[in-house]
Amino acid sequence: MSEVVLKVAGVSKRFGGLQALSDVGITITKGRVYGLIGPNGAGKTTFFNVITGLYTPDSGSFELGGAPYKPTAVHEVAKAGIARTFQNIRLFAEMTALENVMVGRHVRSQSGLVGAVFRTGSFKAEEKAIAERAQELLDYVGIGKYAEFKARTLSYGDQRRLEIARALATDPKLIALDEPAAGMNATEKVVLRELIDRIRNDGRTILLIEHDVKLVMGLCDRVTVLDYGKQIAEGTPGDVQKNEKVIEAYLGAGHKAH
Ligand SMILES: Nc1ncnc2c1ncn2[C@@H]1O[C@H](COP(=O)(O)OP(=O)(O)OP(=O)(O)O)[C@@H](O)[C@H]1O
Repeated sequence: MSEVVLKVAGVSKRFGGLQALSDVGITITKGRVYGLIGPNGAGKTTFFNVITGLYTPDSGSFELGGAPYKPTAVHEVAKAGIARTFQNIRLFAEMTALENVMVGRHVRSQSGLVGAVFRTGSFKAEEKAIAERAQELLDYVGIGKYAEFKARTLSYGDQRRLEIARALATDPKLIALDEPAAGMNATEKVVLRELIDRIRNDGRTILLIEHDVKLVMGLCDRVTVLDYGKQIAEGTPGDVQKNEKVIEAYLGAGHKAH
C-alpha cells in the first residue's frame, strides 16, 4: 500500500450565489505529482486556497500524513506540513535570494524570538545552519550563484525557482505549486519540468495547478479535472485525456494534449 500524504474529501465553497467548489476530493500518495487542471474559473485556485488555509470551506475533511488537520490559518497549515507557491510570485523583493529561503526555513527553527533578540549562542549556531541549508536549496534548484542577489533582480524563471526553494525550506510533507510555468518560455519550462521531476524522485509529494496541458500530462502521475467547481474526471493522464467530458470542457478547445 502506498502511503497517503494528503486526503481531502467533500470540499464545497460558495461565494454568494456562486458555487465555486462542489464536493471535491483528492488523495495524493507519497512521491507522486498530482495535477489539478480545468478551464479558467473552474475553481482550482479556490481549492488551493481552501487546503492552504486562505479560504474557509463550507464543508470538507482534511488529512495530512495520516492525521486530521484543520486548514483554518495559513501558518497552521505551514506547520502541519504544506508549503505553497503562488500564481503571482510572492517573494521579499528587497531581500537576497538566500534570505528569502532562510525565511522559509525559520518555520522549523527552535531558538525563537528570545534567541533572535539576544543573539544567544544557540541562535547563532542555528542561524549558520539555516544559511547553509538555504544555500544548498538554492544550489538544488539551480540558482546557487545568485544567493546574494536581491530577489527582484532575478529573471522571472529564477524567481519561480526561488519560490520553490523557499517552499522546500520548510521541509514540507506536501508542496503545492500554483501555476509554476506561468509566463515561462519553452526553455524555462523544460528546466522546470526537470526540477519538479527531481523533487519527486527525491521522495517529495507535489500538488500542481497548471494550465500547460502538455506539462501536466507529461509530468503528473494523477490528474483531477475541475469544471464549474465540479470534479468531472480523476485518474492517470492517459485516462483523463480520453474522457469525453474533459475533451468537451477543456481539451477540445484547441488544447489537444500530446
Ligand atoms: N474571493 C472570491 N470572492 C468571490 N468569488 C470568487 C473568489 N475567489 C474566486 N471566486 C470565483 O470562484 C470561481 C472559481 O475561481 P478560481 O480562481 O478558483 O478558478 P481557477 O480555476 O483557479 O481559474 P484560473 O485558471 O483563471 O486561475 C470564479 O468564478 C471566481 O470568480
